[in-house]
Amino acid sequence: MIIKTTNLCWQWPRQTARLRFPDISLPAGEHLFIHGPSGSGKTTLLSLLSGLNRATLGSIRVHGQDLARLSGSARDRLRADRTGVIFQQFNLVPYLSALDNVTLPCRLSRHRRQQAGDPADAARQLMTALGLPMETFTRKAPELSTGQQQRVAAARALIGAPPLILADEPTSALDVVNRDRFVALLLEQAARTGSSVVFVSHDPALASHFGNHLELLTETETEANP
Ligand SMILES: Nc1ncnc2c1ncn2[C@@H]1O[C@H](COP(=O)(O)OP(=O)(O)OP(=O)(O)O)[C@@H](O)[C@H]1O
Repeated sequence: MIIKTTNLCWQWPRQTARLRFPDISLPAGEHLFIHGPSGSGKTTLLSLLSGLNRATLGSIRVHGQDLARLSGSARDRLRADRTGVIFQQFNLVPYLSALDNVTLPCRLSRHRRQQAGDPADAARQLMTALGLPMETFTRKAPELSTGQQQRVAAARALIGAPPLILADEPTSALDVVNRDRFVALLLEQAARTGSSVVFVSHDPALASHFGNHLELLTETETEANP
C-alpha cells in the first residue's frame, strides 16, 4: 500500500471541531479521487498525507513509513524524495523560468535528481508531453497563462518519477474541456512512471477518471456521524 490510514483525526489549534477522515488503503500505482464540499477537510487531509502536518490521532503510513514516528525534517525529506505535490495555487517560484520551476525538486532532492537522469532533459520531455509550447520554457511563471502554470506545476510534481502525486484542486480555474484534458494528461504521465495520484476536487464530474473514491462530509456531518 502506498497509503494506509486508520482512524485519522485532525484538530486545528484553537478549534473545538475535529476533522475525522475515512480510512484509506491505496495500493501502489492506483489513483484516488477525494471529493467533498468546501470546508470538509480535503486540503487538510493532503497536508497529513504529505507530512506537512502530523495527525492529531490515528495512524498514517505513506510509502510504507509510519509518519507519526518520523521527525518533521524526516517527513520533509520523505516528501521531497518520494511525493510530488500540485498545489491549488500552483506555488510556482515567480522569478524562475518555467523550466527552472520544473527542475526545482531535483535541486532539493538527490533522489529525484538521480531518478530524473538529466533534469533539464527530463523537464523538457515532461513539459512537451503535457502540451506546453517550447517558447514557454524560458518564460517566468507570472508570464504564463493559468493553464500553462498548471501544466508547469504538474511537470514539477512528476519530475524524478515520485511514486505518489498529491494534487489539490489543480483544475478549479479551468474550463471543462481543459479540465478534462489536464486530468487525462496527468494520469497518462503518472501511468508512465507507475505513480499513484491522489486528486482532490469538489467537482464530482472528474470522479470517472479515477479507480478509487473517497467522499468527505462537511465538518458538522462528520462530527455527527463518528
Ligand atoms: N490554518 C487553519 N487554522 C484553523 N482552521 C483551519 C485552517 N485551515 C483550515 N481550517 C479549517 O479546517 C476545515 C477544513 O478546511 P480545508 O481547507 O481542509 O477544507 P477543504 O475541503 O479543502 O475546503 P475548500 O474546498 O474550500 O478548499 C475548515 O473548517 C477550515 O476553516
